[in-house]
Amino acid sequence: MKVSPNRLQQLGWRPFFQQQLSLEALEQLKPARIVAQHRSELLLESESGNCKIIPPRMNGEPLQVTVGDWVLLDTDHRFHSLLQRQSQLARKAAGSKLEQQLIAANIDTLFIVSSLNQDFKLNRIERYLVLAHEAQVEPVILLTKADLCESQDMIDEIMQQVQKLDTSMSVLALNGLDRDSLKQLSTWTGTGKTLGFVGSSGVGKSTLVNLLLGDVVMDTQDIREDDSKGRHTTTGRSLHEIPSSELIHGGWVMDTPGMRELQIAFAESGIDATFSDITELAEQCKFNDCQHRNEPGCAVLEAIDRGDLELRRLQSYQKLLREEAHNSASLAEQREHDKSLGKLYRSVQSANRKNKQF
Ligand SMILES: Nc1nc2c(ncn2[C@@H]2O[C@H](COP(=O)(O)OP(=O)(O)OP(=O)(O)O)[C@@H](O)[C@H]2O)c(=O)[nH]1
Ligand SMILES: [Zn+2]
Repeated sequence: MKVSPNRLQQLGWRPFFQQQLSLEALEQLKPARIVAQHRSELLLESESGNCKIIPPRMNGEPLQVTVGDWVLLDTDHRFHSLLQRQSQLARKAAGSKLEQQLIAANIDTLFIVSSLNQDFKLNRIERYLVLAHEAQVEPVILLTKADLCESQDMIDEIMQQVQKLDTSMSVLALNGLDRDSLKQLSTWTGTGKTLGFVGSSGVGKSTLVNLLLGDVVMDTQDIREDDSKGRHTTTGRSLHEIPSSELIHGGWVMDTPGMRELQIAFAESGIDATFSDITELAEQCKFNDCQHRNEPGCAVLEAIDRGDLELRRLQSYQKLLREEAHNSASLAEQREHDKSLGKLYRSVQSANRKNKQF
């Protein structure tokens, strides 16, 4: 007899989370998943339905939580604790802000979307691969707008180029406007599975999300809240449940607005994992600290000369390393700076007072 999954399993509950709880805790506390995040409240789903809580604080500081997180609630539906994440996506906050921003937690698959007909760039896919590897999430490449391509040869050629970035990853070409494409995505859906989408503007992310969600209107789960000027704004990210159909059996889609462009920080291991071909070659370089620019005995440059490695790939690796180092250093500095800011203010105030005395 087939046992139908319970609501917790449908929400993505699994042994990884269960084993963080003692039997006693399991009796007294209730697990709930954050399905939407807003400035002033979090929307949670649990076995017994949904509820709202105010963003939790720990030791007087706001606790960093994000959509997809699992939390424990006490019997009065109050926040008790945050469970350890199986995966977490983070980036440097957009613009010039020096902050690391949590984007989503506990995603199983990150669909990296790129369109076959416009502005196709391997470098951009590599950037998203770094994000996925750093987050410990399986990346899957979706090449959209296959229907607009001139020929199957052209599709095959691009698919091969992408596959060369990592022979073990899945690369699909599809038409987001065709319902049959759901069949291709069904490998990554199913009870409790959580999917995220990233990619540039216009590549077809929303089209695929809508395809998965069927007739469910994206807006329905969004909570509207007043911003400081009294306007209604839809804010934050949210998880949407995929309705089961003959092609798809449940799962969740993370709606991540603002995930079109990203800057990376604190992603060294993600870069290493994405460019493992280069880091493996680098072990053979004559110098331990070889920068692979013009050093003698550089195994990476030799591989390029032999035609085993593309120069484009080395340049993409070096660019991401530079960006990572720059952003991480700035963020680390900012943290130090924040700490000493109080001190600075006090010394400026005291200097001002002294100046006034003259
Ligand atoms: N022919 C064709 N058109 C597509 C396909 N996927 C998306 N489109 C169209 O491309 C346009 C952009 O698609 P969206 O889904 O809005 O792209 P997006 O990635 O969500 O864009 P942003 O919201 O700006 O990030 C829309 O007009 C879609 O109808 C596809 O596979 N084939
Ligand atoms: Zn080298």
